[in-house]
Amino acid sequence: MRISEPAPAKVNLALHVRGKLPDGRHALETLFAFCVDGDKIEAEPADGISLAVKGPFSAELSTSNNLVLDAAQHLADAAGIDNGASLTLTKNLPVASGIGGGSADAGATLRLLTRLWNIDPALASAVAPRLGSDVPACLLSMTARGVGAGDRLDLVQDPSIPGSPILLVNPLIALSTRDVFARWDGVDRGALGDWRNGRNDLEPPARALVPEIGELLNWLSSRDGVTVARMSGSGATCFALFESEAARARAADECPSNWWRLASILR
Ligand SMILES: C[C@](O)(CO)[C@H](O)COP(=O)(O)OP(=O)(O)OC[C@H]1O[C@@H](n2ccc(N)nc2=O)[C@H](O)[C@@H]1O
Ligand SMILES: Nc1ncnc2c1ncn2[C@@H]1O[C@H](COP(=O)(O)OP(=O)(O)OP(=O)(O)O)[C@@H](O)[C@H]1O
Repeated sequence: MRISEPAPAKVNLALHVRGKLPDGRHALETLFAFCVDGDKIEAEPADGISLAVKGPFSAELSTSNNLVLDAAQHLADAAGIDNGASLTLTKNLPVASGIGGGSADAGATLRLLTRLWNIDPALASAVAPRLGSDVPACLLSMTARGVGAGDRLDLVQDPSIPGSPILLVNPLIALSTRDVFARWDGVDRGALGDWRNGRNDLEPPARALVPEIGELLNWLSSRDGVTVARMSGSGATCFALFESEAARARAADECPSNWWRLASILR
């Protein structure tokens, strides 16, 4: 029996950095949303836990040091079982790109193995924060407001979000989340109210490391029919939301060929 789970791309519709936490991470206020597209994880029962990676970005990932394997091992340990799984990751999202690829894969692995091993879903929720700050949000993969390190979540019902046409673009330059946070200037610019009027406070430090982000944002904001254009997470992926799928399709057609792009819809 082979079962499969989508690992939706994560978008931070707004991300405000409010200060430092006692553990050295940063205090955030962010609105997480998810695309209908992303990576995919499949699993079959097996004796040990193993991983194969395929797809357009598979060459950039190791099969031994992978968040999918960490998620599987942490879940088996939490459940106190020695069940195995033969896992396959289809890597469609660029690595280290601010759209939660590794976190989305870890969240999807937790959902998938909860089904395969028929264990209590509360175990996945308990394990998620240990795998990364974005993993609890990716485990839910539903629109949510995150505070603390981004791992304390409240679901958000905003009827304007699901179904929104979105275009993601990336200059294919990997950016380390740790390096971007380390360059944040320490200034709290205020709370997250209406996300449409919000910001991504990691954009200036990310731009200092990858100046192409400025080009992506200028290009996205000057497309017809754009309602919001912003960077996601720690970058370098930027996104634009559009009034219509037709406007989004026109922008996707015009996208420079040296950028990665994903034309999608918010869940
Ligand atoms: C930028 C975001 O993607 C926004 O959703 C997340 O905050 C990052 O989440 P993530 O990739 O799951 O990050 P983690 O794997 O937990 O942490 C990577 C590194 O980012 C920094 N980090 C992460 C989250 C946070 N609230 N403050 C931080 O300072 C820390 O240096 C940490 O060592
Ligand atoms: N399954 C995986 N997919 C992507 N990266 C992984 C995976 N497993 C481990 N990694 C490692 O995690 C690092 C961060 O990659 P990831 O794609 O999760 O970053 P990101 O999209 O910037 O995430 P975020 O938006 O949560 O900051 C990479 O450098 C990579 O080596």
